[in-house]
Amino acid sequence: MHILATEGLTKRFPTVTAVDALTVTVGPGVTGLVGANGAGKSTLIKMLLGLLPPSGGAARVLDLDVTAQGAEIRRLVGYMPEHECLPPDVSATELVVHLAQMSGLPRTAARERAADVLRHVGLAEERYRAVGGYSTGMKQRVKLAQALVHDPKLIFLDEPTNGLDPRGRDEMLTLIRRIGTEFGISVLVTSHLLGELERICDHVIVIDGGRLLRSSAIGEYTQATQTVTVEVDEGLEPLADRLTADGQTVSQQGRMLVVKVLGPETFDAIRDATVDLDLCLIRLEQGRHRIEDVFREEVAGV
Ligand SMILES: Nc1ncnc2c1ncn2[C@@H]1O[C@H](COP(=O)(O)OP(=O)(O)OP(=O)(O)O)[C@@H](O)[C@H]1O
Repeated sequence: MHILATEGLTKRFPTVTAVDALTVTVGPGVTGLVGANGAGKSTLIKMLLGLLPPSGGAARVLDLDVTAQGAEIRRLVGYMPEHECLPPDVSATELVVHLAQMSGLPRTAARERAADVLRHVGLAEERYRAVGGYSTGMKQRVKLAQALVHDPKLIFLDEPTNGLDPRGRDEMLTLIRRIGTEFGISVLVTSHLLGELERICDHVIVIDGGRLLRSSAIGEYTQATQTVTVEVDEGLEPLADRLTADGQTVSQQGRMLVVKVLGPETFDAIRDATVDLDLCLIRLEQGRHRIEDVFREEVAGV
């Protein structure tokens, strides 16, 4: 089942093609949309919400057409915009209640629902204070709360960790993962910080210059490139030679060997080689390539 699907989706501005013939599908769960600044992430989201008309191609969100059924899509989808857009002189409670009512909830239900979502995003007593005095982290939480208040089936989060310190970023990422798992709401989250998405996404789409570079389950980014780092007190070169002769893929990094994991036999080969060569094993550590590495390889055309 697809949550959304695009087919040759294109957005041309006078001087730049922001989204360029993008064909991609997104399933349920937490999906990351990764790309450098200017890659076309925000433009794509605005088209998916029916806020910006495509120059070409087509897209469906929750099986609704973005060109003809934008209002219906926005009823079912929550949106956390990238830029600061909160009125400074109202409280988080007033704002979120107001937006809940705009989404069609009666006043009492809107108040209850707003209190629930503000609690879920971690805003306690401060929710009665004016938003203008909030920290960036608190503002991001208000933006997230308003995206959730009308009980959407899917939310688009545009750079939700922007401007947050490491702790704030960590908390926001944990919250997003919870929304995807405990609340069962599908999430499309954008970031230019690739490492962040590794932690919370089931699937990652990478775009560059408006074009699709890659769309894969998170496991496919990492499992295919698993490595193991081996450190011995001495005898690194004989060990490398022996492992290479055994058919392993080995590279030397400083005082360590990085061996590509081909399967369980790689670990057997390392064990047998260290025993046979009478080496003292100091470290054997399984490592994964991070999404960053894969992205770099894709961009470099490797
Ligand atoms: N309304 C617009 N008019 C003209 N050009 C635009 C407009 N909106 C976006 N662009 C251009 O389209 C390209 C993609 O912008 P977009 O905001 O979608 O990228 P992004 O991946 O979201 O990056 P960022 O994280 O910096 O917002 C950029 O070159 C941008 O300057």
